[in-house]
Parts: sequence; C-alpha cells; structure tokens
Amino acid sequence: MAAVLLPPKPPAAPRPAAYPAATSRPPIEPLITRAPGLNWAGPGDHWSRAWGVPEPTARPSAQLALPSAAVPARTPESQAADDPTPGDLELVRVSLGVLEPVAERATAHFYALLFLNHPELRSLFPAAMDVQRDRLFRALLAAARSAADPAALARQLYPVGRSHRRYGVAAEHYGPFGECLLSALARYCGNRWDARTETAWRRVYGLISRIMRGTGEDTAAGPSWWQAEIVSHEQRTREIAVVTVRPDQPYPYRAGQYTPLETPWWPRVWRSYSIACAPRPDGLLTFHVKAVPAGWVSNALVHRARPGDVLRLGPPEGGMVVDHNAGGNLLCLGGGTGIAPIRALVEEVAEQGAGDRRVQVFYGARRNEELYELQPMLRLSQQHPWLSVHPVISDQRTLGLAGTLPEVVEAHGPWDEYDAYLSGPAAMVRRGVDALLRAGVAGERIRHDLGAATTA
Ligand SMILES: NC(=O)C1=CN([C@@H]2O[C@H](COP(=O)(O)OP(=O)(O)OC[C@H]3O[C@@H](n4cnc5c(N)ncnc54)[C@H](O)[C@@H]3O)[C@@H](O)[C@H]2O)C=CC1
Repeated sequence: MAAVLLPPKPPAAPRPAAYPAATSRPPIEPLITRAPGLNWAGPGDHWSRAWGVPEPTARPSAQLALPSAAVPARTPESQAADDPTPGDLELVRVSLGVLEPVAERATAHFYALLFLNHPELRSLFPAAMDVQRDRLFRALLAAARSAADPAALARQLYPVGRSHRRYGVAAEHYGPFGECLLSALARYCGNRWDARTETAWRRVYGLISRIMRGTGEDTAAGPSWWQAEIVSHEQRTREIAVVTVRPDQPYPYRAGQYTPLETPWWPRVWRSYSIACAPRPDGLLTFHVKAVPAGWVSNALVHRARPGDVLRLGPPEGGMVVDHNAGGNLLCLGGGTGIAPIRALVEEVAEQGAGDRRVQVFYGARRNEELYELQPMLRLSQQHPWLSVHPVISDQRTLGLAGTLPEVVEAHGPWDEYDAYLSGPAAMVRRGVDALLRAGVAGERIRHDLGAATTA
C-alpha cells in the first residue's frame, strides 16, 4: 500500500534556453527582522548573498582539522581520508547505541558548539531553529548507520547534498561541522569514547562529507536552485491564491511532482508545493496555496506576494507521475489544494494523448465555495471526453456528491481496472488508500506523495 515511485522522465516539450531577468523591485524586508527573538542573522548573510550572486563555485575540499590525541602515527586529516573498516563500523554502531537516548541533548550541544565557534555559520540555518534543530545532526547519525553500504549511503545522501547547496553550504563548511560533531559525540558517549572510536568516526564522517561535497558540486545534475519571478497572483478565495511564476532558467519536471519553495519574507524556510500545471512551452509554473494558521510561507504567498516578487525554487521532487506507455485508466482523488498535482496530471495526459484511457477525478472540499478549481476542471472535462470530474462536498449537502472523498470513491467502486493517484490532507490520503484497497485497487497501483507537499 506504499506509494510507487517511478523515476522522473525528461520533460516532453523543449524549453527556451533562458528567460528574461526578474523585474527589479525594491528590496523586501524579511518578516523575521520584526521578531528579534528568532535570531535573524542580518543583511550580508549567506542567504542574502544567495539572492544576488551566482551559485557558489566548487572550492578545494577542506579536511577535518581536529585537535586530536587519537592515533599518533597518523594525522587526523589522513585518517578522515581513509574509508571506514568493518571494525570502525562496529565501533560507530556501538556509540550510536549509547547516543540514542541522549540524542536531543547531544544535538543541542552540537549546535551550541557550532554557533559559538563558527558564528559565521549561523546564517546557513533558518532564524527559528525549531524544525531545523534535529535535522542536520540526525541526518549525520542516520548516514553513519548506513556507512556499511556505500551505494545505499550515496543514494541517501544525494538529495541531502543537493539541498545543502541551496542552503549555502560550501565545501569549507564540512570541516567545522565535523569538528563540532565529533566534540558533541565525544561528550555524550562519555567513557565509551576512546582513540579508536574517534578514528572510526573520523573515517565515517570523512566518507559522508566526501559524498555530500561530490553531490553538491555535481553541476551536471543542474542548478540547485532557481529564481522565479511571480507573474500572476490570483486570489481565488480569502485563503487560497493561485500563483504563477517564471523561473530564470528552464525548470525540467514531470506533472505530479512538487518543488521546495522559499520566499523573501522567510529566508531559509523552505516549504514544498505541487506544481499545478504540466510543463508548458513558455516555462511558467503555477502553484495553489492555502494560507493555514501559523503557516509562515503560505500566509506570505497568499497575503503578501505580488507580481514582480522573486521566489527561490529547489529541484523538483516526488514520483507521483503517470506512465504514459502503460495506458491504464486513472482514478484521481484531489482534496482541497491537493487538486493541484491532479490538474497537472490531467493536462499531461491531454498533451500525451489519452488513447483508450478513462480518467475519473473526484475533487473534494468541505464546502462549495472551497472548490476553487472546479470551473477550470469542468472546462477540461468538456474539452476531453475521456475525462470525468466529480465534485464531492463533505460538510454541506448542496452541490455534487455528499461525503468525504474516501467514502464517496469507495461507494462508486469497484476500481480494480484503475491506477489511483491521491493528493490532499494526510488523513484523507491514508483513508483514501484503505478505501481504494477495499474497492479492488492493487496496492502497487496506488500512488501518492504523502506528507511531501505542504501548505504551511
Ligand atoms: N497546495 C498543494 O500544492 C498541495 C497541498 N496538499 C495538501 O492538501 C491539503 C489541503 O488542505 P485543505 O485544502 O485545507 O483540505 P480540507 O481539509 O479542506 O479537505 C479537503 C478534502 O479532504 C477531505 N478530508 C479532510 N480530512 C479528512 C479525513 N480525516 N478523512 C477523510 N477525508 C478528509 C475533506 O472532506 C475534503 O473533501 C493540505 O494538507 C496540503 O498540505 C497536497 C498536495 C499538494
């Protein structure tokens, strides 16, 4: 019943080589500057520079430079360059067991050391560290657990290395990260920390940082971020906006994928949004955004963003894509703004040719007025005889089918001849998967990117 992730294919339509530069606008004051308690790093930090200059170029690798009483015959630098031995991996595994119960305190100690000894690195992190706090440290620990399988480790670290590039992490930062990581580990491993354990961790961290630097410098993989100027901002309801942007260079993706997005109002805070259109010849991308309570990015996008403002996009992610060679019928459940990727999938089927496919879209909301994308979806169904669009309302009894999406779709089964795509609130997707399984859809034919796209 897990999502089936297909590898993305190159975009169908060729794109122009470059787009016009973003319109010049007065600088935006990040909202974080009005919340001094959140520790805003200030103008001139890495984020600010990221908006004005090209991506960082690859610099010579920095080696770990730790004061060490480890193994006298070897320098710390040369130890970090060795691959870990089976004995090293066992020592790392044992120390991870010791660290697990105190991971929270070790994390806090790691960041305290990092920001105290390297205040210039503070600006690589979001102003509010609540979500971020565990991320880097936990990612490093998770990577250390996988170090026995270098191929799996490389797969695990590839997206991490790529995303660190858009956070402004450069090759020379890996030395300070490693230095503080080892100090935090040493402190929280207590008397289980000795010279051999330190050497083992140096080698494991050396391996991790070599892979991360390699993926970060993999320019063949394309840019690690795009600047994208807002070209239209349509307020569909009080809380929902449809935002269209023009990336500064071609942005290859597949319908059904989502993109990490950063606004100038909340530097270094990235949220994922599904792209609500199939790749277009003019290269524009559309997003559906609902302002949710305490959602910094979504509120800024709905209530502040205007044409001319410039966002940053990360590379596309997600595998909720259609296999156009397979040709089966498609059943799509879009709940609320979860209709965004469903619309993109329908457009892509229209471009590629539906053939014998039938496509059934169940589009759910709590109230009539929240079906903000119903008219465009109905127009598509009038243009394409293979497409049916069914509005579903759960909290009113006035329009379309009555009930929650999972209930209604299950009642209209069986669906055993369909591939299913779900997008919307997490609870809806989970219940939807269960309902589809009961309605005869095979688990491997159910696709979603649960939890990936967000509106916060
Ligand atoms: N903006 C985007 O690009 C995307 C957004 N999403 C996610 O979609 C969600 C959309 O939120 P809203 O528009 O506020 O949706 P909503 O809360 O108004 O609900 C939309 C639909 O889902 C059903 N539903 C909600 N909770 C349910 C439950 N527990 N069991 C069964 N059905 C349930 C409702 O009955 C309604 O039909 C957000 O969580 C967002 O993160 C997902 C993919 C893309």
